[in-house]
Amino acid sequence: MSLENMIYFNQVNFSYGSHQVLYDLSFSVDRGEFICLTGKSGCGKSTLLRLINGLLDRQDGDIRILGKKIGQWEIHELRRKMGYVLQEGALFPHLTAYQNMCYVMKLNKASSQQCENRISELLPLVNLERDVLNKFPDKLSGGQRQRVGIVRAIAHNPEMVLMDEPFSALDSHTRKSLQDLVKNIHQKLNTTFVMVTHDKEEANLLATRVIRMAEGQIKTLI
Ligand SMILES: Nc1ncnc2c1ncn2[C@@H]1O[C@H](COP(=O)(O)OP(=O)(O)OP(=O)(O)O)[C@@H](O)[C@H]1O
Repeated sequence: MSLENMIYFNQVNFSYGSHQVLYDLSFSVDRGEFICLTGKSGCGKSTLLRLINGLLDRQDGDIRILGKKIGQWEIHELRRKMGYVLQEGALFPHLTAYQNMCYVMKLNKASSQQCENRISELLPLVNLERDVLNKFPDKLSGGQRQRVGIVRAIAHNPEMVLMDEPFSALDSHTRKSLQDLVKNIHQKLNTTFVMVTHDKEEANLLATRVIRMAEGQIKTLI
């Protein structure tokens, strides 16, 4: 492990009140890796993701993101270096597909022209037609919503993309095509991915490294 890792955890403990969830957890992620985090329900996978993006405060141990101690990051700055894909896309319902896609780019002060160019570049990568752009999320299929969510996560060129069970609500055909799509995006953009999944096949297909968690610790690195 080195302090230059994209993500570095050293002997991290975390509890919700009196319920300890992570025990002395140490691991690191290098640039360009695709990590799949697996493990039984309740073992602490989502908690780990929330510690990476600063949504939760560690109570003990050392966490560094992009080489900088987590406590030294301005939290909004840290989050804008990341992209997120959650179950069902978790799109903003009051924004169109296009506005959702540009959301973080706008926060990063991109111009309208830069947004337009970037979205035009990414649409073919996620197999979306332009006619979805003006639709609101409730008028999109589950697969389309997740494709919009993926564009939103990568449009601002994040340092890393965090995904929490992104495909679990999709039918198997749509799930398969989105897995292929994410694999292709990882290879093309060489972005670092950390994805929580229950699905071992999915983990083996996508990951450059599978991490299995149990009882709040890392048990196996494959
Ligand atoms: N906000 C919270 N307050 C209190 N306890 C929580 C909270 N969030 C999670 N927990 C508990 O912490 C433990 C780990 O939860 P976490 O969501 O990290 O697990 P997980 O491995 O992601 O589970 P799943 O696969 O079911 O999503 C569980 O026992 C859960 O009940």
